[in-house]
Amino acid sequence: IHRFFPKRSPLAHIPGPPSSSFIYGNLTQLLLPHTYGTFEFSWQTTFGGLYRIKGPFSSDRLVISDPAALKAVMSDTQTWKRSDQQQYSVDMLIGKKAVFYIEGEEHKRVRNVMNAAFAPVVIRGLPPVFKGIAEKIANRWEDMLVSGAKLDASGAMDIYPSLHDATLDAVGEGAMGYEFHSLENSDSELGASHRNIIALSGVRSPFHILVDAIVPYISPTLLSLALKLPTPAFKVLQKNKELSKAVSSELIASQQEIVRIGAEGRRDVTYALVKANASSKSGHQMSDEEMAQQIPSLMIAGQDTTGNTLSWAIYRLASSPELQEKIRAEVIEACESSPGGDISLNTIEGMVWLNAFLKETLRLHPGLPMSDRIASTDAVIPVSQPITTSTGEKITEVRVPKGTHVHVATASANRLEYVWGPDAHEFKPERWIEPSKWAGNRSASNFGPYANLSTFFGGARVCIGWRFAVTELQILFTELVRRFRFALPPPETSPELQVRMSVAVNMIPVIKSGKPSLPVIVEAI
Ligand code: HEM
Repeated sequence: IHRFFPKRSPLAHIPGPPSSSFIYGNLTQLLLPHTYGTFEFSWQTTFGGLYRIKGPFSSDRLVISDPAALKAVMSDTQTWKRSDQQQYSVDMLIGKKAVFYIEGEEHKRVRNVMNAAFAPVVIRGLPPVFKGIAEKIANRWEDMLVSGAKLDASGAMDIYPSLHDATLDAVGEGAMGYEFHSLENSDSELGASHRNIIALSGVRSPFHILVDAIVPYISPTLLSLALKLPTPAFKVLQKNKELSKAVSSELIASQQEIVRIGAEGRRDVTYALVKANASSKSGHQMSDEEMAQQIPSLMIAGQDTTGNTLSWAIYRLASSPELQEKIRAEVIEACESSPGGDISLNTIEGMVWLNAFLKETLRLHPGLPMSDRIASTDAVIPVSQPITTSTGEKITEVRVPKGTHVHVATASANRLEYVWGPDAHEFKPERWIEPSKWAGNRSASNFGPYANLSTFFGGARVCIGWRFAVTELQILFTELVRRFRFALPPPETSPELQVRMSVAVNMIPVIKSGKPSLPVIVEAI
């Protein structure tokens, strides 16, 4: 009872919004707003990069986006753990050896081998895979244009499914060494099962908030019995776990054979993983079971995130005709001066507007806008900007008791006005190009591995696939801009097709009905 209703909260002096409900606290506002960020971004403007909110049953939680706070929490994995419910979901979906699940020395050892598999030299071998995928998207859209797959009189078609099929094929071929053939409409069993998992993770309701709040208080025995109940959702998870285990074990075994006989393998991440593992010192290697659990981890972490980011990039492009022409001009110029019109990765990396545009998309539409961490001991969180407490005291660190639940708000961090400037909420790719006093500020508060963004997080659990994702986005985006022109359906004639930001786990474009969609008028060039 005292854990649910603490007598006096040690965080009571930290400013924050008033609670909107005794049962849910502020969590429906934070996690289930109609448009993502409605409350979160305005709380940040009012209270800064660390504030208190109410969790279920009047408990206190913190929301952090301040760079010093993010660094402290994300680099100390001994103190700051994933929540029980995150761990249970990973175990049910993949297993206890998945990179998301493991901690401490075990995580360090597994990441060491995995980091080698994601080294720049491996990623730089992937452009032909991504170019092949861009070609298949183009073929599909050309067919759709001919068959008239239009949503309404504006002529818009929903390209969200194609972009998601593309990123499933990309993670399949580039990371797993597996061909889903999603873009060719011949889904494998694993592909179909993965779609069911994504659909499951796309549902979030007040009920889920309550379940998450209650899980830490249920005895592990009772919980493991409850998790064996044959509910439809648990059956989907169970089936996916079995399928991905069978496929992954086969993929690992065949790559091990290639490495053993010294044959030249395919240039995917799994091949690099098996090779890196074979050359690791004994005691540092991963077991076959460990390796097999990393394959579905890559599929879960790398598909939906990249698919949504690519969708947001096309959405932003369709919203900004002038920028679209500017980027297209850059792409066409590069194409004309490239042998056979085949633009190399080096050339793409040198395109100023295209890269600024993608960085700005990653800034305002981070695939995973929020995560959670729980203090496993009493801890201190520093902040780079002082906080004025309810008693008028100015503090630069906050003492938190063991068990404190922290929402790591990376979407907010990417919009922090004292880091990005007063126009932080605007989509302005020029901020990456024109000299600005805020550029120095950004690098001073750097936390993430790419462009000072928090999108891939930072610290010990920084996204391992960030280079993979950036390269994939650069290539697919370049090829699509070169071959198609995009426009949005006008709000006056197509009110049902207007897009807003919604979040379940990932940041998703949805239309008025709430369906994940990206209705865009596409014209072949
Ligand atoms: C734009 C696309 C992507 C975004 C925004 C993104 C974002 C993230 C974030 C925020 C985390 C940390 C989550 C946490 O600790 O709570 C993460 C972890 C991870 N990501 Fe990504 N990711 C993307 C693409 C990819 C790709 C393409 C792959 C692999 C092919 C990948 C593999 C992983 C893995 C394995 C982890 C777990 C790392 C660990 O716990 O040590 N991600 N990602």
